[in-house]
Amino acid sequence: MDKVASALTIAGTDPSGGAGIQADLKVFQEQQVYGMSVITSVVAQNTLGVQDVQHLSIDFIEKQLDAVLTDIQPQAIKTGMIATVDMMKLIANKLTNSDIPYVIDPVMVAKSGDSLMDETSRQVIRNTLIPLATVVTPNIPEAEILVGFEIHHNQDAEKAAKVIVDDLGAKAAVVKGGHLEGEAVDVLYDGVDLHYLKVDRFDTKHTHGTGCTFSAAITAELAKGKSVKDAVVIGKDFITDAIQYPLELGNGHGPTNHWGYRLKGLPGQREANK
Ligand SMILES: Nc1ncnc2c1ncn2[C@@H]1O[C@H](COP(=O)(O)OP(=O)(O)OP(=O)(O)O)[C@@H](O)[C@H]1O
Ligand SMILES: Cc1ncc(CO)c(N)n1
Repeated sequence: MDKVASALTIAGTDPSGGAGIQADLKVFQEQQVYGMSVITSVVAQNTLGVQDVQHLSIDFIEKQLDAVLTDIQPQAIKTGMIATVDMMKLIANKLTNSDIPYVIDPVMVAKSGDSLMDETSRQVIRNTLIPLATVVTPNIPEAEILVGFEIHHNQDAEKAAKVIVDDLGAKAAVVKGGHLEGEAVDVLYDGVDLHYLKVDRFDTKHTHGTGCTFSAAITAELAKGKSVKDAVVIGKDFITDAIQYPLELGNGHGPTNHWGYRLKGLPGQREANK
């Protein structure tokens, strides 16, 4: 039997369990991928918002990275909340020349509107980390900052996905339409083709950690050796089910249901199971 697939998330924490490292590890587990984590920032947050943040020192983040990477080799890596330029430089340094698939969720602002990345870093991520990415998964406001123009409809999202790949150097980009009106359409550009991932929008306030959950599911599938397109399609199924079956927790934007797909069948096999 093949050795089990493992994945590493490098991100901030969410003690309320719906986003960040906690969400990523839950998703890896659900996808039967062995999950590992390096914490960049400890965040006091819940479904209502972010109360406070403490960044770990660069030295200590490096120790965590070395502890994992010198022992258990992940088959895919994801970064989420990387709040400072120094953190970005450290991670870029560790991942340059690596051929491990690397998913960047360029987390800048939480659903509550609280900032998770400083202003300078929002500009610097473009040149440090994005060129190393196998897939980048910005939401609309994040994509606007990366590409420098406004996104109002799907054609703008297509253009943004192409700029992220053709000009900024990522291998693929998924510009997520969660913040646009109408259907929840995400645009995937893999350097060759544009693909559209469409689902009907659920009328729900339980969307805390949707981006983390989606990108973690993509990472897990890449760790299993799936192509970018297949990993994104399965990730979209996973997040759709997680939003469709909310847990009704918390007093604000509640978490998604990380085992929602079990209520429908395995991710990627929903059609086959019908
Ligand atoms: N109400 C909804 N119904 C269906 N799909 C949704 C809904 N909201 C978001 N999505 C989907 O969830 C995924 C995550 O998108 P979104 O734009 O919400 O990420 P995000 O803003 O990065 O999330 P967060 O910052 O809270 O982690 C996308 O595939 C998007 O289309
Ligand atoms: C740590 C962390 N990463 C990402 C998000 C975005 O949902 C969040 N709220 N918290």
